[in-house]
Amino acid sequence: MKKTKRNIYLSNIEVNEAKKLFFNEINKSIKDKKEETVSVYDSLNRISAKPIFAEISSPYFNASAMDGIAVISNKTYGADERNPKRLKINEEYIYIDTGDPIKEPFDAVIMIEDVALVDDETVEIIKAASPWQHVRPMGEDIVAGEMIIPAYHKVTPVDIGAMLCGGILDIDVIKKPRVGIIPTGTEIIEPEDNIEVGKIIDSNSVMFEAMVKTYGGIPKRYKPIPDDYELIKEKILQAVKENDIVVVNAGSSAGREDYTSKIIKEIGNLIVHGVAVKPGKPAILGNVEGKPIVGIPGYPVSAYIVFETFVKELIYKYQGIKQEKKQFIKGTLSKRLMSSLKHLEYVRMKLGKVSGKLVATPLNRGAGVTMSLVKADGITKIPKNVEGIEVGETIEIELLKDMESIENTIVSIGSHDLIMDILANMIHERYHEINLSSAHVGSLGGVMALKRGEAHISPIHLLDEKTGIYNIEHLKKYLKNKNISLIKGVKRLQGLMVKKNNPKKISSINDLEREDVVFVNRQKGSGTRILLDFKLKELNIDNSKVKGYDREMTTHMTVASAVLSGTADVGLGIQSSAKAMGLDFIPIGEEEYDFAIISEFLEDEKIKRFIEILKSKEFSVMLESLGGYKIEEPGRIINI
Ligand SMILES: Nc1nc2c(c(=O)[nH]1)N[C@H]1C(S)=C(S)[C@@H](COP(=O)(O)OP(=O)(O)OC[C@H]3O[C@@H](n4cnc5c(N)ncnc54)[C@H](O)[C@@H]3O)O[C@H]1N2
Ligand code: MOO
Repeated sequence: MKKTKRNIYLSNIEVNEAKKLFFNEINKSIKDKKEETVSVYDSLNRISAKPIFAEISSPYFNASAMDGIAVISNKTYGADERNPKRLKINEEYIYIDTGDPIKEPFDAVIMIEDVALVDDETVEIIKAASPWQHVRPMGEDIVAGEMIIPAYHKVTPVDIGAMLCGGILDIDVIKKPRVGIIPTGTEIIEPEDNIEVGKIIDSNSVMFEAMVKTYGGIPKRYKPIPDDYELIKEKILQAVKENDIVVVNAGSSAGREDYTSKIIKEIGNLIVHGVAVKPGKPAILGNVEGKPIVGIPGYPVSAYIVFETFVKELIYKYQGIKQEKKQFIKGTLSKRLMSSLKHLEYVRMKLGKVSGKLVATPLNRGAGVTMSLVKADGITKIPKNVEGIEVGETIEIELLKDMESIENTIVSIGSHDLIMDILANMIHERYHEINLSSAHVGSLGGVMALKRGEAHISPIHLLDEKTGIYNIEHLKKYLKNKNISLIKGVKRLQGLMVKKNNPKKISSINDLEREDVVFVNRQKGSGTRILLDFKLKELNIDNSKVKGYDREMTTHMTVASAVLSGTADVGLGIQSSAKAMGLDFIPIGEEEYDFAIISEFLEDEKIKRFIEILKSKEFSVMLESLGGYKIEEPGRIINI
């Protein structure tokens, strides 16, 4: 068998050290000033290469500042209320409008409101005009030769106006850096191609294109290149010729076909391969023919972070501009975070303000979970050599959204249901300023979050085994000392989700014991898990007999996905999730999915809107179309 050589040992250089090595080597190629001339019309957001000096003055002539009459000031002297003065048209005054030139012998303007008409040719004034009153002198705004903007200045809309007034039509600007983007991987397809198992949609390079544009560069995205050493090498050489900066996506790690670093070593200088940052470890920094080249890991979150860390700075440096200052805020961590000692780790965070406290909940940390970036309000960095951060500790967070939208967010922590996304959309559609953010930690996890004062509401479905009553008993038990209410939500059908046409002929919970049946579970503390354990106990089934009992998912949809993809035969979940994934559904029972709330939040305007949505016709119509739900009195409040 042919032996394939892999790059097993990557370095683990800290980000700042990696930047130093990289920028030291490529600084010269970035600093060589590259300029071009553009029309002022097209200069918005461009960076001026030189200072711009006005060629003409503005106003270009002495101009009237008011509508009225132009007069010769010394002919008006002596006028007052007791001795009004009469002036003769064309000799002592002319009519003039704002912006009109003042011509000799006139040297002042009297506003029309202060002029009394005597006849067609005569006016009377009761106040003398001082020389140049109500006249905008030539050059009042801009004097010819004056600097309008300095070099290395980002052109704004008002700069454009001022340049045009100063007689400037063209401007020398820093050339936008051209950034070549090469996606690699035999499995990579264009977003519009047909998807099939094993194929990966090239989302990264389109994301890079948008990032390049945002930061002021010109992207050039090449078609995906298969994992072939020579083809990738050829494309990199072409891209180096056609661009100022080159990024190569994927093929950065230790796979058999991860060629990028080897190619850079062959045709240029490999400066760094492996950075102590997570996600993003296998990042590659190099230089080919004097042009910077960055190898970006394939996982989308890693890709985003490596691009933000290295390529953004390159694009900015190339244009001679500084990165904008990041905004940081302190928050309370709501979920324990463990981290590796080897890397600086970027954790995406959901933020919300509950009773004046900024609560930070970590989102999914997988490098492939793009949605963690979509949902993130901020990012916290766990430094290298820190093992973890405990619940309740204060952490520093880089803000990605504005504080106002975070303050207008209803923080929901608890059980998962599809209706949470629907409610989030409905409330935001109706009240654009309000957001609803949901963290899915299971019903009990939600109750604990309420107890710690970290959530406004907590969706729960907790069955009391003794009374058969949902939710109320658990709240009485766990939140004894709090003033708590329950907002009624929906009744929903729980059942077994199985593949279409039920190939394993599963019909009840009893089948979970079967040798040939693999189950997928929900996490401890989730209402669905409590329901399962209750049913197993009722039927005297030992959970060690259920294959897959220890494999835990945190949402109904991820359970449904596991069944659809075939890693499990069956999972317990709600009918709407089974329907959304095209699975068959065997009902087990109906449960009550309600919202626990600290009673004082019922006065909060956001919560009032939330209840209004629960009671709305729109919401009940939506439930109807989802299937598997019933409502009786949504939005009814029960004091506990
Ligand atoms: N044995 C080891 N395996 C891996 C290591 C390691 O150190 N040892 N590192 C892991 C880490 S960390 C990362 S990050 C990835 C980096 O992978 P590559 O850069 O080599 O990329 P691929 O393996 O080709 O792809 C990985 C993954 O990325 C997604 N992808 C790729 N291209 C695109 C694209 N254009 N658009 C969207 N998504 C893309 C896709 O999910 C691929 O499966 O390696 C680990 N492995
Ligand atoms: O470094 Mo990888 O990017 O952790 O996922």
